[in-house]
Amino acid sequence: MAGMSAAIRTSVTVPLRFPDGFEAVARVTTFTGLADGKEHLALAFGPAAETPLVRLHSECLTGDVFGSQRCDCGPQLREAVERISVAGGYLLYLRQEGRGIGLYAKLDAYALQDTGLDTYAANRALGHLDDERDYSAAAQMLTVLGATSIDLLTNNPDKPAQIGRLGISVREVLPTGVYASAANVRYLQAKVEHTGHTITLPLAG
Ligand SMILES: Nc1nc2c(ncn2[C@@H]2O[C@H](COP(=O)(O)OP(=O)(O)OP(=O)(O)O)[C@@H](O)[C@H]2O)c(=O)[nH]1
Ligand SMILES: [Zn+2]
Repeated sequence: MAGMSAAIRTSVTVPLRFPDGFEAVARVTTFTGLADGKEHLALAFGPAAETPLVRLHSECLTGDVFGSQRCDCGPQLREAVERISVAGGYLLYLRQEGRGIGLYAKLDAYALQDTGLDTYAANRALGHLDDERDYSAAAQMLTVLGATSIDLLTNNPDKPAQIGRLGISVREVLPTGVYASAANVRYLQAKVEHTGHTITLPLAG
């Protein structure tokens, strides 16, 4: 990938405890020179691994912090930390709130979804693309960390496709769990129909 070269700014250890009591130790790394100038984080967990397990986690304030049931981000984050702690690897916490459209726009999109639009139609009604995420900074971070051959934890085929084009070799794509509920099943169903997410849902209502 052409462009600025990134470097590590700081690495610091942060012990974590989740609401269910699960504990893990994160080595949190910050960077200089990231392509989009955002404050993305890399959290390393577990043993050193030749092919690290990586999760590209897109920020979701409502799901990650408040436990929103409109999406599956909170449980996916929790799952990723546990699996990476076992396998060894990195969780990249990417500041791509709302698939890159930002928090306020995501909440606008939620309001539109409450009038019947699906998650992608709501983005378009607001003048956005379906998904505005760009993984250039993620590729820079992985390169700086020496993680240029990875296993990737995702159900979204766009993530391995994009990160692969950015020079990171994806050995294996591992699916995450499916956290369907009455509140998010339409959202998850739209992902399956629209972007080919590799998840199997219980009958969508
Ligand atoms: N615009 C928009 N963003 C949403 C909506 N629901 C969740 N998000 C955002 O979508 C992102 C979460 O997507 P991911 O967890 O990476 O999910 P994914 O792209 O399906 O990929 P995997 O989870 O890796 O399979 C976060 O940035 C959320 O804020 C929505 O209805 N509209
Ligand atoms: Zn979410």
